[in-house]
Amino acid sequence: MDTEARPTRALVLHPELTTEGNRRPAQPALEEAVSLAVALPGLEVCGAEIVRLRAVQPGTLFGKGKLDELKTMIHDEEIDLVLIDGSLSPVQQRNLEDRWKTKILDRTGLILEIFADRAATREGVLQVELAALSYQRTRLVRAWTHLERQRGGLGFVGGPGETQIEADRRAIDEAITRIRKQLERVVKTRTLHRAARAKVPFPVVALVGYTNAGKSTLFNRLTGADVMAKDMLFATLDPTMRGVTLDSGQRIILSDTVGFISDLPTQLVAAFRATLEEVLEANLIIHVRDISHADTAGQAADVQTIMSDLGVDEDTPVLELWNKADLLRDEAGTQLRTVAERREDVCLISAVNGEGIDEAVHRITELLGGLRQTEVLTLGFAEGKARAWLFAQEVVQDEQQTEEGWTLTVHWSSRQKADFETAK
Ligand SMILES: Nc1nc2c(ncn2[C@@H]2O[C@H](COP(=O)(O)OP(=O)(O)OP(=O)(O)O)[C@@H](O)[C@H]2O)c(=O)[nH]1
Ligand SMILES: [Mg+2]
Repeated sequence: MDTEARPTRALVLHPELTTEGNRRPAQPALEEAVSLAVALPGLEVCGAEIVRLRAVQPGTLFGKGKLDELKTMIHDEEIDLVLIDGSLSPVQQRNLEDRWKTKILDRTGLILEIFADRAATREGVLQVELAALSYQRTRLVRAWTHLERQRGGLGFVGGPGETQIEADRRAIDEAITRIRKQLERVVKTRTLHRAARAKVPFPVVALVGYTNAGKSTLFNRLTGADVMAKDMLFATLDPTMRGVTLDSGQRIILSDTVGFISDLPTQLVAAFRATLEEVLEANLIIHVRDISHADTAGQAADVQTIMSDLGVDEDTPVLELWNKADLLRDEAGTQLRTVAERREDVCLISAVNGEGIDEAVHRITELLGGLRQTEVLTLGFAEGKARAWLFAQEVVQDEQQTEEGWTLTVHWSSRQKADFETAK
């Protein structure tokens, strides 16, 4: 066997604090952590385990007994990398690396690695770099005592160690400033493109959802495009937008974006804000959910949290598409179908076999038809009937009389606009 081409042997550990009310069920969380590991090229997952903890050991996370037990396993299985599905302090990371003689990555570190691997556009690369630097910077700060000791200082303020950290921190800050500037330039160009697009009077519909929910598959089905849709976490990183005429005749600009995940590193959310501007400014948000997933409710809650962190306008209408209906077992399927039928803001679909798509398109069209926009109309004196119609609909915000008639500012829905065309 060619030892050089040997993949990195990884062990995935999901620490579960038994004292905490379980925020996320452990089994699907562990499965997700394994999927994250698999999403990084060159890794072979050789083991995955839920580690129940009664308390967190500040220095090592795990207690003595567990540490030794895992050490034996790591040695026997020839593990090169241990992925800890949680956050580690720099001190914990260092101690575990020393004790187990392996590389350690925590959840944020792993997600950053995946993003770094996926980034394809200039903007994507810069955003990931920015996030990684911000992450490193916080670790430098927190690693203070540890680095101090390593460099032989005594931990007094102003000691040699601190000077070194100050220097490291300054170097990171300079790099952050440099990348921010580059990013601003890239974003400015894109904003110009978007401004050009804004002149196109089609509403923007943004697909959002947990990673692997099926956003790209749906995007491809609706647009006939061929963006990568794969059973792999974070298959999509860079946003894609495409103009499309839905089967209902409604024209929209559809955007596919990066998927969300629980405990998404804050540095990444911040760095990707620009990319996600399409979502922030969308006329309609489609929340794609994998309804067959064991923790679908938890995933939906995480998506909502991230959306409000990003500052998505609460007035933006949201349509939930419960995807992967084809994977539901009979009773579960019947039950969910009943719930979906009762709820106006939900459609049950399968992006793979097309079930429910017509209904979803119908709902999208209806929702967009109900959206209001402001327009200025000019009416001649002969059009008094049309003017009266507008007032009766209570859509007039402002009116000015001119020599030929009236100039009216109206705030109305596309449906009212269409009715007006027939009524006048
Ligand atoms: N059975 C089934 N599988 C689906 C359906 N929709 C998507 N998938 C599968 O789910 C996996 C993920 O699909 P993607 O479209 O890449 O998901 P995504 O939401 O774009 O994921 P990210 O880009 O990683 O955020 C792929 O293997 C798809 O084939 C569906 O309706 N039914
Ligand atoms: Mg995708």
